[in-house]
Amino acid sequence: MSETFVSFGEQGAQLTYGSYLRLPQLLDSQHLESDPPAHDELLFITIHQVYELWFKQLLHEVTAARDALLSPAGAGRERLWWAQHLLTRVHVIERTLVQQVDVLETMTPQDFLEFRQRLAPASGFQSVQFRELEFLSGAKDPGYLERFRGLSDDEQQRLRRRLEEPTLWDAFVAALAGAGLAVDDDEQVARSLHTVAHDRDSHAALWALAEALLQHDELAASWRARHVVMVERMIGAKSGTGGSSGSTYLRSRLPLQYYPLLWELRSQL
Ligand code: HEM
Ligand SMILES: N[C@@H](CC(=O)c1ccccc1NC=O)C(=O)O
Repeated sequence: MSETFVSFGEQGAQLTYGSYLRLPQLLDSQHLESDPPAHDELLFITIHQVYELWFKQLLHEVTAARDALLSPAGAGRERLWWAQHLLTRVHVIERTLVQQVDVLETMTPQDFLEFRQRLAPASGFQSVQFRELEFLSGAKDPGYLERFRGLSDDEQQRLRRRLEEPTLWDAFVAALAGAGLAVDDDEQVARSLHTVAHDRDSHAALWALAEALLQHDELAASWRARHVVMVERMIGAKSGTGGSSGSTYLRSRLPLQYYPLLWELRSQL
């Protein structure tokens, strides 16, 4: 072994790769419901766990982007730049989430049916982090709080807090106001967006942020579209394990827009 190799990381507490990353817990967290074990259920669990880890990371980044936009001008870091930087990372993760559907689609519907009935009434519908992301991004819908069954107190509280706190959109509007633009109602915000779009030299950072928000919205829509096509490939028109109509429900969510004013702006340019 070379000298540099042995001397590095040998001091202090014996941190190892496995202990740092909590691999014993992580790798002992895949428990199949099927018995005898269905071959593809491990893939199904792994994919969902990877999604939830990325959702956690997205919540971390979007929260920080929002907070940067809400912090007072001149408070340390360049706020608009930092928010934009984090949103660029958010986009890359979101593209990964869309592409990852390909891995699950290597499962055939017959192989999914080997363990599907064991999953009810669980469903992706109950993903708290997914809903937190929607709320935090700007699409608050308190109706989901009632439609959720079996949430723990902690999960309920997390969702409630997301409904109360400012969204990424609120923070963007605050940044418009910070630049002296009028934001008293949607009409004024729309006019201010028009001003930004037509004077990109004066409002470069705000325009870049507006585009970053739109990109985030578009990528969320891509995920919903990709998910529903996969669902139709797997279960056709069957109803969902979560109790919804299945693909009919999922298709009804496709038109969701986080930032309708940014989309409407396109018609006014
Ligand atoms: C075989 C693969 C999958 C099938 C057949 C499937 C099916 C469905 C169905 C039918 C619903 C509607 C709710 C219900 O169950 O009644 C749903 C919702 C949902 N699924 Fe999946 N899903 C699959 C994979 C995934 C994966 C990998 C994720 C990643 C986390 C995911 C996340 C979600 C989310 C977040 C919702 C709620 C969507 C909303 O309310 O807009 N699903 N899924
Ligand atoms: N809702 C799916 C089952 C499913 O995909 C699922 C089940 C439990 C936990 C997460 C899931 N993923 C997305 O809905 C179905 O109806 O087949």
